[in-house]
Amino acid sequence: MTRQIIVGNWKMNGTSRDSQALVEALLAGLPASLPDIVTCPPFTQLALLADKLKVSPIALGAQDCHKATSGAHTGDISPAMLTDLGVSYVILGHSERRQEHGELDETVREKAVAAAKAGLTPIVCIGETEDQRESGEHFDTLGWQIKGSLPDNFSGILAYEPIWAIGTGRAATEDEIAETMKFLREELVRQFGEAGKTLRILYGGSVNAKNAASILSLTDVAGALVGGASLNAEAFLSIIGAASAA
Ligand SMILES: O=C[C@H](O)COP(=O)(O)O
Repeated sequence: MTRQIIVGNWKMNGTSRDSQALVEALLAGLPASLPDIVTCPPFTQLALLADKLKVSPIALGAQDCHKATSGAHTGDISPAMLTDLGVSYVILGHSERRQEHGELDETVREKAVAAAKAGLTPIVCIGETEDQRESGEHFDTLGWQIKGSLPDNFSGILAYEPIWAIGTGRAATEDEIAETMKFLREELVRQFGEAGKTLRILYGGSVNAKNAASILSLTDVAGALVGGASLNAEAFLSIIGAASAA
């Protein structure tokens, strides 16, 4: 069985003091048997945490990157800048970036290509709105997002995050997740052939200490992308514990 992967997305949270305290509490509480663990702080905390996590089982991820290696892109960060700091993963196409920064599937795909070229593992997010689910358009939406956002020869990680479940405390039900995972696997196989059978798919959206074990035990769920609960050491450690047991 492949090891699960638990990714903590801190989003726009964390001063130096908060970040150090959180990481120290995580390192002190890690169980003996571990899943893959990735923590994605804001850009401003990456250098500090790169140093603290250098010899630890927690890998470092970023929350976005630009598609170019360098150049006139005010406010942006390139994949090369991330690898230079020791970052190994990057979240791309999160719904908050799609909504707040107008990122399109094509942008996400270009970023995924650039990230992989630089040696980063892209974690590409897709997910439907509540309206799309209620009107039965969710599978069409997800299918288009897969086609548009994942580059040829994609070997990163896909994260399924129903937008209506993010930060709401209302995770998708086990049936909804199971049915969607089945659909996503079929789409990945359709798009990537044999390679699509082993691409890892994460679930994200209100994963917490209570629901993690049941979500992580579902077929094709290779781990979780955790937002709010990753800011609380106790909760994130419980999710890590659930992944070790899954
Ligand atoms: O990247 C993480 C997801 O947006 C999930 O966030 P959440 O766990 O706070 O719902």
